[in-house]
Amino acid sequence: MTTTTATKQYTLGVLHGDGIGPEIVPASVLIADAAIAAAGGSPVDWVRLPVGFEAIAELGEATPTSTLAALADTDGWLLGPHDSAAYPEPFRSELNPSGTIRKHFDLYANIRPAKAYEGRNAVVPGTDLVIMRENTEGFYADRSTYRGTGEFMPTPDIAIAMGIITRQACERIAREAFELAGRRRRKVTIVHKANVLKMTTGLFRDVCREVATDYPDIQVDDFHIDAITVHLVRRAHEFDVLVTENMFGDILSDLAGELAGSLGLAPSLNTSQERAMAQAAHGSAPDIAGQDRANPIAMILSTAMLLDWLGGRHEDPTMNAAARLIEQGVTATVTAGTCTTDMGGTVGCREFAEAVTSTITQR
Ligand SMILES: NC(=O)C1=CN([C@@H]2O[C@H](COP(=O)(O)OP(=O)(O)OC[C@H]3O[C@@H](n4cnc5c(N)ncnc54)[C@H](O)[C@@H]3O)[C@@H](O)[C@H]2O)C=CC1
Ligand SMILES: CC(C)CC(=O)C(=O)O
Repeated sequence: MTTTTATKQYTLGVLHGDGIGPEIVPASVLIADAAIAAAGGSPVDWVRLPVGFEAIAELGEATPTSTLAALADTDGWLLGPHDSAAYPEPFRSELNPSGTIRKHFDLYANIRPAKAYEGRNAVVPGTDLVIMRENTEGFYADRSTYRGTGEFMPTPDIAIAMGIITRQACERIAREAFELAGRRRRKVTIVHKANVLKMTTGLFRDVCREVATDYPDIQVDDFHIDAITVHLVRRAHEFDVLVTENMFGDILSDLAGELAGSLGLAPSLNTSQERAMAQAAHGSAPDIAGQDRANPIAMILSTAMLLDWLGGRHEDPTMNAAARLIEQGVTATVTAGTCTTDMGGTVGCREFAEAVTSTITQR
């Protein structure tokens, strides 16, 4: 008698975004389909939802209320980058799609790995680290739960930005960092600027240090944000997990991606305990949009992070296996010498994605 085990049927949102988004997001969906099939999972029910320029044209909102409502009914989603700096007013002055979605779903942890591929363009070969970025407050206070305390101009000649750091937000991001380090090389580096921003980033450092006492087997150190840039450029390969507030994490993760070989290979996952959103760490790259020159690795690996997260949340090893297949497919493709021009290769986005897909399907 043949028995078949039904695997969970997932519904995942697909938001292309702007610029290179419509190139890298569909490529990631195709690769995810191939990997899930190869791992024996049920086909995903993908739900296309508008955001960015597309949504402004169709619905008059950069992040439509209908998109937010539909996302709430999914198991997770892929968000492409948005070119919000180029939106017409009033959309440019509003909170951008990433900020709106992160805030709406309280996606407080932005997990941003940077991993170099052997022999491929890395500024610091051997880099294999993760920036754990607090995603809801700090100096991007427009996203915090404390509404109306972001930036403001009391007169046309004075602009003021407020930073907010709360014990609760520091504690939950610190725990994410220490838990992750426990599954990696057991080292956490706290990044702050407590010599100048004494109360805000001082609180961040101190709460992370307090949380560290619950993880005695994990090595901890801390650096000022300016100093850590120097250490990363010289010796990124020595770091494991770096935990920091929102804006420092945003900046440091671009640096770390480029040190690993290219900003185009830097993935990220935005999570809470209940939800997860795959999103490349980079922006919409308007300078190369529509030219088939984008490196899709960041979006592909972000998608793998989402599948891995789903596997953990639903105790579904097929999704973890699919995530591993995607990672292996990307590594095999890159180490075989196939990569986009930002990594010193010659292929376009489409050809790279096809190469990864055939590596997965032909194994
Ligand atoms: N999460 C998001 O959606 C983000 C959106 N943005 C938005 O993106 C737009 C452009 O911002 P920029 O400051 O120029 O940053 P960017 O990250 O879009 O581009 C910086 C540089 O990296 C290159 N690059 C980025 N991703 C690449 C990829 N996958 N493959 C190859 N090269 C890649 C670009 O060509 C450019 O030279 C702005 O409207 C900005 O607000 C910026 C950062 C994050
Ligand atoms: C969404 C961007 C405009 C800002 C950014 O880089 C980010 O918050 O990830």
